[in-house]
Amino acid sequence: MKVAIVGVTGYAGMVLYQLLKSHPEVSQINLYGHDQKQAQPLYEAVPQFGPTETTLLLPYDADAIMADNQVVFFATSAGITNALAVPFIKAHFPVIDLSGDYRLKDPAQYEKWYHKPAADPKALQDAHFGLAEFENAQGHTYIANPGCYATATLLGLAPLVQQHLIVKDSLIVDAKSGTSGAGKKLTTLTHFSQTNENLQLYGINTHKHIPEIMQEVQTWDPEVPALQFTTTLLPVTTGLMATIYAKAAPGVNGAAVAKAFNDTYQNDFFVRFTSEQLPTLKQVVGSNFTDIGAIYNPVTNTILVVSVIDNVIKGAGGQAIQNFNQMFNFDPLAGLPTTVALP
Ligand SMILES: NC(=O)C1=CN([C@@H]2O[C@H](COP(=O)(O)OP(=O)(O)OC[C@H]3O[C@@H](n4cnc5c(N)ncnc54)[C@H](OP(=O)(O)O)[C@@H]3O)[C@@H](O)[C@H]2O)C=CC1
Ligand SMILES: CC(=O)N[C@@H](CCC(=O)OP(=O)(O)O)C(=O)O
Repeated sequence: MKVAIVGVTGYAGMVLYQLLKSHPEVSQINLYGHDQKQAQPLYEAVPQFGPTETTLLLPYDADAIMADNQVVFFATSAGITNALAVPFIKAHFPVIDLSGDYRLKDPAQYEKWYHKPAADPKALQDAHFGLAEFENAQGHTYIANPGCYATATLLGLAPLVQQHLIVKDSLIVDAKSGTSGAGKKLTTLTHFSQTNENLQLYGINTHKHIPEIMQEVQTWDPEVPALQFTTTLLPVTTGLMATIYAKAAPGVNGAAVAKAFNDTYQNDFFVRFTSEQLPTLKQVVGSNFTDIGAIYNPVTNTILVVSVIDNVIKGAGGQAIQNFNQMFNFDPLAGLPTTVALP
């Protein structure tokens, strides 16, 4: 299968390209850049791929993408696909969009949280939210790949919310990400001197993943009213941890929590429940795994859940490939890394 990537020069796009190169069903990857007036050796644009990389970065051309490929992945910044994807939607051409432009069903919500014009309301309704362990992309042509914080948080929340184990207005999420989550663009927050040997909270009560998480949570339990969600920048490049706190519903104990996680994820290869052995970033970074630990504290009647992912793999390119595998009925593990970066 020939696949197209728009945005290979970005962090999510370059990782996605690297993963697709080893996908058994992918015969050719065509790369398109918006800054290119003529074909450019990929190595010049992304030196990490090395001087022997022969692939060319082609000028962006929607017609050429649809003529020469069977699916397109957009690994582009927020606010790009709300317009750029329109010809592909009109042509019902398969799209896997790693940005947030088509995740929120309500255009007013998108404009409130992203501060950008929303995509067409019908296109938003038709888009499939690709949380791979709970949704199936087969039969859909537009996949809105979830964000990294949303992925880690939703996988950590699902058993608790779906099985009504919590006090519904008690959710607190303290999520922390490495700087690669911000992409390659430099900001004062991600400047080395600011990030190194520091911890910085940002987006307090304004993070765009709040509506994304709530939208999916309320499909599981509409009575969950809100969640307190904070994000912190870690002085690491890659890795994301969502630490979740919730009051236990009456009669819930540690055994009930463990059973809920084991039952929920027993058939999901890429989600590993680690019980009371709380996971660390290094046991998932480099892989497509989500590791989740949970501990119930009877003294405070509080459930603690820790969910960790590689933000650019499971949080972006890896989950995009899970959706690709679902769309085309490929082996669910095809093209996905199962080994971590050592030491
Ligand atoms: N980083 C992460 O951990 C995660 C990122 N995402 C999402 O994935 C997307 C990419 O993120 P990330 O790789 O971190 O971001 P980067 O800023 O690193 O890369 C952005 C990419 O978009 C391209 N781009 C920018 N403007 C345009 C345009 N007008 N037309 C076409 N392409 C354009 C850039 O090209 P150029 O190099 O030419 O500027 C670059 O390839 C974002 O929507 C992000 O929110 C989702 C989950 C996790
Ligand atoms: C550290 C950092 O800046 N992280 C990014 C995560 C972006 C992401 O997950 O992508 P989407 O924009 O596609 O949701 C943030 O907090 O916005």
